[in-house]
Amino acid sequence: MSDPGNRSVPSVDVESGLAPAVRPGAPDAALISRRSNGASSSDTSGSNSNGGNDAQTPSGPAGLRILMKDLSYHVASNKQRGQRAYLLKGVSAYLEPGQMTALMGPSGSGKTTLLDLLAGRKTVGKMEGHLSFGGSQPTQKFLRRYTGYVEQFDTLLGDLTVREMLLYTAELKRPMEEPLADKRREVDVLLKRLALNDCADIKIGDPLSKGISGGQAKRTNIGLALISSPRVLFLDEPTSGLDSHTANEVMKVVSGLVADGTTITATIHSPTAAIFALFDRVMLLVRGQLVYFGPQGLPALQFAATQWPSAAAASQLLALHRAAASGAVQQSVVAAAGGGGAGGAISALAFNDAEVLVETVTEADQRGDAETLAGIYDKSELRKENDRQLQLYMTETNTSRSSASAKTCRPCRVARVLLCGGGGGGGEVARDVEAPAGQQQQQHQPQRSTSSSVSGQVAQELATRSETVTSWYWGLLTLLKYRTSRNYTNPAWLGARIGDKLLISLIILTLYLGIGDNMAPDNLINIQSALFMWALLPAFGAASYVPAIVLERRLFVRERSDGLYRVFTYLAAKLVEELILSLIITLVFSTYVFYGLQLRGQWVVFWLVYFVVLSVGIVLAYLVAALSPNMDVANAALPGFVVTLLFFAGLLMTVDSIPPWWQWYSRIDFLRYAWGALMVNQFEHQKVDFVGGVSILRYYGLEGADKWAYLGYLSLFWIVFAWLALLALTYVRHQKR
Ligand SMILES: Nc1ncnc2c1ncn2[C@@H]1O[C@H](COP(=O)(O)OP(=O)(O)OP(=O)(O)O)[C@@H](O)[C@H]1O
Repeated sequence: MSDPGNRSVPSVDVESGLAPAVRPGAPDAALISRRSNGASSSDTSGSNSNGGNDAQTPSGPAGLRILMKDLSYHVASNKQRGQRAYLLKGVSAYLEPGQMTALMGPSGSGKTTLLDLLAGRKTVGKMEGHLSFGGSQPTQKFLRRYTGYVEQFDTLLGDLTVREMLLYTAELKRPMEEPLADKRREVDVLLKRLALNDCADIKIGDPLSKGISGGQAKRTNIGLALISSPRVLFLDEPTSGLDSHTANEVMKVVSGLVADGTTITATIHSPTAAIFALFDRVMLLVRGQLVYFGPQGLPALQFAATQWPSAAAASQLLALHRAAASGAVQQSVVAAAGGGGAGGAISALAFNDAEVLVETVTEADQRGDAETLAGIYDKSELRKENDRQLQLYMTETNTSRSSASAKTCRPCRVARVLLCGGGGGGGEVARDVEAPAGQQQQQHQPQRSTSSSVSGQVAQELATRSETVTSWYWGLLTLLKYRTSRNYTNPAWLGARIGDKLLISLIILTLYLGIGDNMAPDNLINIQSALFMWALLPAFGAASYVPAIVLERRLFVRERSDGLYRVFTYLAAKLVEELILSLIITLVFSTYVFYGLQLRGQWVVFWLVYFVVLSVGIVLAYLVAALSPNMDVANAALPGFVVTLLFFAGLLMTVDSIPPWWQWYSRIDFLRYAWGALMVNQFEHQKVDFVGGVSILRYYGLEGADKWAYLGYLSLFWIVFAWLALLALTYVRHQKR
């Protein structure tokens, strides 16, 4: 693998928007900053008060600075035909390495849209404007390999334990060269960091057989995104569905990653005060437009109170914050906050920050003032400041591209990033409630750095030509190791594949016992019927392979988007898993049926036809499943298609009698070749009359047919359906986002 997958020893290039992997002292600085920012100390001093930093910090890579300028995104409107719907309009902002940015706003304001756009997960629509990661336009391959995305809904493998789930992802997402022992160690570090040790060896489970709790599942999901030490982490509603305690714990763990320099962005609805205080910056969206981008906490409230119309709540809260910060917490303030003492009051006041901001813009939006708010922000000093900073970063990027980067010693670079506020909010004095207004103003000057050169390693990553870290065969082996091994010991999984075939083979055995060597004309019809059922039933049995694709579609889409494997690898693993099992069961069933019925011809042909038809049925099921939007459609489509094949297989109507306009369908009916091969195998050396002195093979148009050629044709169907299934899995998207 020429692509550098191994980033356990991170490069350091702070000026380019790359934060150092480990910044000495950063956690403390971040913690102090957070405490001074309105959150009660108890918020950050629990058992995991430093976000899990007491656990060994896995060596992580530097983060990347993300720049957005006039970013717009539109899709075909679902309200007005032929019109465009702009879901994002002219968003300009920057996301810093080593910082957490909250994407907030009313429901439907475009938070997830923006997150998906940044993460390259949009499958429809068109983006306009500038978007760069570390100075380069990110490719989807880069985003899949080097960024982490925590989806709002959990997509985990219920049969694996939490530890196995993380190790499975580590094997697919970390370099192949890394020894398994090292991967296990990384998993152990993550388990500790995410406070998952207690449930590490518990099966994840599913809605029907409950395993781990919702909070543990959420943390496991976050662990999956972190296992590859991504430079950038996106989280979509990471606290949804969690109680406030668990939500706080989860977000503390996430915030601990800023110490690694990771660039973190999360959409978040109504964070608790403790969670809101963990963020460095806020992007507030209303109807796809930015109405505030800046530090969270006091500056945000100040902006709302002084700039927005009807923002009385923000003004009141601001006044209360100031009173609390100055120590002059009066009785009335405490009462207003509903707390029992000064500490309780401050905590309660802080609790309202995020809510007040979102409530205020939601009300404004409902009044039809979204444009007004966007206009206010556009004309504000804050916007100008943000634009100046953005411009500076963009210019630096361009300059560094055209000139050799100035080398800076590591301590200087580390110092600079801390001063620039590029890490953990250490330098974000504007958030400090006690900082004098003048000082705040000074601190808001554009942050200057001297070079934006992108380290060679990052440049290589940005230019990666592979969407996965590991090769296809490694992916295949890993899928077999973790997923197939579980399926093979899962009675429900095995039952769905073996049960119907066992039942039908036993019925055929007992119903047609010993009829195979009786060539009396009136018995021939029984033999041909038994052979027809033998050829047909594995095709009908293909229905049991549909859920494997349809029901795990969300998992497949997520794992593919995460760059765990290619579509080919996924399909190959599924086929190997099914074909090995099919090989075993067809060998057993065809043996007792062939000899039990005392059939003529070669057993190997009898078995091969059964095995190949079953294999064709499996890839056909995959094709139908990949094309169908859901189980209902797939369940109707597959048997419907197989029934059409019955008419043209040659038994219900002889091939010669099929009208010319249906002959083409008869030629592409794989059952015709399956049954034909069985008939030839049985009767090719039997000179028996069937109807009016005509041999049975001649009657059915099979005289002179070559059973091996028929088997060859049958195999061609397997190749064609497998190829079509691969294309359908790759290109047919049922999840539009
Ligand atoms: N094709 C379309 N035509 C018109 N509007 C659309 C279309 N697709 C999405 N939208 C709208 O775009 C908006 C953005 O949705 P998005 O999921 O990004 O919002 P959100 O802020 O994340 O909301 P929530 O907090 O509820 O998840 C929504 O109001 C949605 O109705």
